[in-house]
Amino acid sequence: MSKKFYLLVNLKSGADRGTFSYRNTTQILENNNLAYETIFSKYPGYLTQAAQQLANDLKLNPNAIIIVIGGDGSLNQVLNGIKRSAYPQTPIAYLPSGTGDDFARALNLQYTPQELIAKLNNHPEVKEFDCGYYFNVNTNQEGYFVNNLGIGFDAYVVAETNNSNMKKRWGHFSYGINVFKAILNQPAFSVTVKVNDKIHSFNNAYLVTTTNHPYFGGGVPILPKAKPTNHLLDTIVVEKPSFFKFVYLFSKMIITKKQIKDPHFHYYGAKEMEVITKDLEYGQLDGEELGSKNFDLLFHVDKFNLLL
Ligand SMILES: Nc1ncnc2c1ncn2[C@@H]1O[C@H](COP(=O)(O)OP(=O)(O)OP(=O)(O)O)[C@@H](O)[C@H]1O
Repeated sequence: MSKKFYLLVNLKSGADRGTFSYRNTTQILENNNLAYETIFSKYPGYLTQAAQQLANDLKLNPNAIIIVIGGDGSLNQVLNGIKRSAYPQTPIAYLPSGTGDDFARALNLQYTPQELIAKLNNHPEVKEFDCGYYFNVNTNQEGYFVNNLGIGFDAYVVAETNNSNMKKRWGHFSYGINVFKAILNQPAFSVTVKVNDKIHSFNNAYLVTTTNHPYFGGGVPILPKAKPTNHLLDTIVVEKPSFFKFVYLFSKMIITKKQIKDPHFHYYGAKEMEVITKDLEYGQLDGEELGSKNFDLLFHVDKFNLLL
């Protein structure tokens, strides 16, 4: 039986990149007489419910191929929809078309739409990757992430970037511009990390991020040694240094792309952990704002199937 492609598309991703990728993809599918159906994201969050329904309808049909066209936020929504379905092992293919595209960067996904379609049509491979799961004890919210869940500095950058029109105008650089705003405005806060039966408390944290791979904020290598295949999550706590020291450490991290070994940086790798903040702080999940909350987060590493 011939294959059918199901495109889950966010035209709002990556300024015009989402639209460009979608047009390109449909052109290739049509030129090759391949059957397809498109589901457009109608509003923020739409792709979660759409992916859940689609996975339930497709029932792991091996001839049905789901492709996400969008950025990290769209991939996150589709992953969460698939995980909520009766078939959480449903594989998803991904055509990165966002602004930051941190997940694609971490996996070094470099194919063109043409190459992706040819591979998926001729010899698709299912590969298992890690993702993170969180449950906020304070709000009963839960979900999965492909990149990271961050509180503090990175969430401030995401909130500023998403709440301005900067992504449209400046694309990838909008994250960089807001880093400087965050350096000036993000206050320190208290955080406790419980991991491997040990409790680590900090009164002067600047960010606490639980990550599946090295990058956040459109390519900032917060933990170069993190891997989305090692069945571990990593939590990084950065204590607030002086302004000049922060600029120095941040620049060093970006230039050397090496793990920062400085007393202000603390790393914890494990299969599960708990992160608790006392005060209201901004959170970000795969580059999408979680709002300002008291977080008591139970994390564990989970997995999903990527079709390549
Ligand atoms: N129909 C829509 N109208 C307005 N916004 C939408 C619509 N559909 C999705 N969105 C929102 O678009 C935003 C951007 O999505 P996405 O993350 O895919 O791209 P990006 O932000 O450009 O890329 P990245 O996350 O990799 O930086 C998300 O917050 C998503 O909820």
